[in-house]
Amino acid sequence: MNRFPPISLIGVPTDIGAGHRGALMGPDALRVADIDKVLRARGLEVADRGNLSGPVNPWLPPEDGYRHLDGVIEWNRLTMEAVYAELSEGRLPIMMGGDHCLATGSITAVARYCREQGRKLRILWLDAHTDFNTSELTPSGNIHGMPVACLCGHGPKGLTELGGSKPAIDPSMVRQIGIRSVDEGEKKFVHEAGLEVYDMRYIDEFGMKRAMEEALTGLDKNTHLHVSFDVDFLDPSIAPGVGTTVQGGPNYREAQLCMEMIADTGRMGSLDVVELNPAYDDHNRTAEVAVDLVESLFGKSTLIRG
Ligand SMILES: NC(=[NH2+])NCCC[C@H](N)C(=O)O
Ligand SMILES: [Mn+2]
Repeated sequence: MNRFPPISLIGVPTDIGAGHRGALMGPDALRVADIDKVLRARGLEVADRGNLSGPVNPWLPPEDGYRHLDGVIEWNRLTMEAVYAELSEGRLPIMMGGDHCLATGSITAVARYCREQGRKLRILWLDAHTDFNTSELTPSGNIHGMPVACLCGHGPKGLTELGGSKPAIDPSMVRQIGIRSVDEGEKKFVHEAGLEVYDMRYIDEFGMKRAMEEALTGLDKNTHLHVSFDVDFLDPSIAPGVGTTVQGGPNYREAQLCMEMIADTGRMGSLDVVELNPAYDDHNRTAEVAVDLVESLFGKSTLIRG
């Protein structure tokens, strides 16, 4: 028996916001790793909606602090519409990226849906990076380093006002876990905004259990939990297939515990799986570990005690 609504897989094959090419192959790598079959085997109803189709990545240098801003906006508009449509039908969207810039569209849709339904929103941002850069702060111009800032209202109009009202979310809705790479100016901005961050130092000192207990406090029956899972959250020893690897991430067991504790809440209503880059992977093992962890988000448990 599962307690999840029917699932819709939405492929968003682009690397338009990234600094390395290849994340556009992410959706198919997840399919090759049987994401649909694994979820169906858990008794879930799964529809694969196929891939969205947006502008090609022109691979140009940044302009005024943004690389490919127009293309990023277009992909996010498409993502927002697709995610919103699935939520409106009472379904649970899994957005298969693609790079993490797409979380702007995905979470803008989730936030709009929650506002309309009078539901509270909690966002778990599982990532090595805070992705809280702006055009002034960014060292790269890559917009996949900016989605949290855009969602909180800091960024170009086309991204901060995607959903009509600005800001899409309040920083108090966000909990970031696994963080270990933050640019200097970005760090200051994260503190000013008051984001709640469980960085790797916190996880080293207090453990994943305590980090997740705290990140999940205050949820109630009316809370929609959105999980934005950047695969670079994981230690590169288990997940080499990403563009921006950072040493010292959660190991397999810590990641499992994180996902199982999310599943235990029964509140997850939408999910992003992003930054999987098959061009950097080894025999699709990163896609496989990502699918394995997604399975845990949907209730696969290593718990054998009663
Ligand atoms: N979603 C990601 N992989 N983000 C990486 C961002 C890296 C760096 N902080 C930048 O802004 O360029
Ligand atoms: Mn990210």
